[in-house]
Amino acid sequence: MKRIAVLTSGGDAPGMNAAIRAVVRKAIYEGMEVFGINYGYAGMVAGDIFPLASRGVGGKISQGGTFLYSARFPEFAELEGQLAGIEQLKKHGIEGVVVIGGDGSYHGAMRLTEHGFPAIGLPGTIDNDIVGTDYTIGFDTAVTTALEAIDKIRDTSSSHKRTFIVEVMGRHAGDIALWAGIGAGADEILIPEQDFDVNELVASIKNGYKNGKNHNIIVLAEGVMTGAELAEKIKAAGDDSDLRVSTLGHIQRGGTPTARDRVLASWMGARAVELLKEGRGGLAVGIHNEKLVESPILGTAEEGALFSLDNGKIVVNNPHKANLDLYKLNKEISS
Ligand SMILES: Nc1ncnc2c1ncn2[C@@H]1O[C@H](COP(=O)(O)OP(=O)(O)O)[C@@H](O)[C@H]1O
Ligand SMILES: O=P(O)(O)OC[C@H]1O[C@](O)(COP(=O)(O)O)[C@@H](O)[C@@H]1O
Ligand SMILES: [Mg+2]
Repeated sequence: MKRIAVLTSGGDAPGMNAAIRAVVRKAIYEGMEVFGINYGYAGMVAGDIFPLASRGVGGKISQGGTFLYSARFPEFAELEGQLAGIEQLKKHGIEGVVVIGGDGSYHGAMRLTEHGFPAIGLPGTIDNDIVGTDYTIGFDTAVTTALEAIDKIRDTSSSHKRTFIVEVMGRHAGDIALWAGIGAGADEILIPEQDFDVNELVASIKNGYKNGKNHNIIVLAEGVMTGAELAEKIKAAGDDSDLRVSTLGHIQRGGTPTARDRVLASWMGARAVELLKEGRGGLAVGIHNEKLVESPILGTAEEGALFSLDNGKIVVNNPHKANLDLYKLNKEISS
């Protein structure tokens, strides 16, 4: 391929800029032309497409967010939107596209693949909820941000002998809660992948204080329920501690990416270009056991493909699972 494009889509994630930079620089290094697409699939359909040069990505590696902007654009789930996007790409002479985004964006990349347009998916989301990779770009930074916030909450929590519910992001996945919770020494971690009993939770809070704890930090993944809902349930189940709720929210999405996210993004960005240069599309790049891997975006589970189609409906072959060993670990070391 001689001319490729890159876009970022869905929720932004720290490290997306590093990935774009790597795509641009590697493409130029390989003698290819590279175009940026603003606002994800929305910009693809609108033809918001422009050439990128090496100097255009200078200084971007350390910046959070995405300088190509992002968007949630439900119209791309419709055939009409997908075909309009492909038409724009072809109009600009683009032969392959790098899609940096989360699980939703991967659905879009799957549709491009289905229509025969070469796309490479790079996992860009703080949620770590993508199939085909152990870690996503942005996860490490979000975990670090959440962990630092919980450390601060612990200071004030201990001073007042309070119970805190700290609600973290992750949509339907508990990965941020697990990593930030264990890293910050949380007393309890609640994740959507694991049921919990509110009476046991209240008993454990009471036990903690009885055993000399001067705070109780419950890290709650947003996919379970909101912090306010959990607070109500805990109170109704007999908790009599001084309870506060803190929802960390979008601070988890911003900020300068960690070294890990920058390196992961750079490595994956360059690999995406190598694949397109070889004329290979329809693949998602991931990291598994510290090595880069590629999975077909569309195909059967046996082929290791991320998605298959059932009467035109997208089926996720092996949905992401949070690491439940970490859940067990926290139970063992938090009392
Ligand atoms: N089923 C789908 N088919 C095609 N495109 C989709 C589909 N689901 C999501 N997308 C596209 O991907 C974008 C980002 O998805 P979203 O779930 O919001 O974020 P993320 O990619 O970060 O998970 C959507 O706004 C839409 O443009
Ligand atoms: O920014 P919004 O649109 O309020 O969405 C919030 C959601 O986006 C996230 O921050 C990131 O999710 P995506 O990467 O799938 O977009 C989730 O953790 C959260 O549930
Ligand atoms: Mg998502």
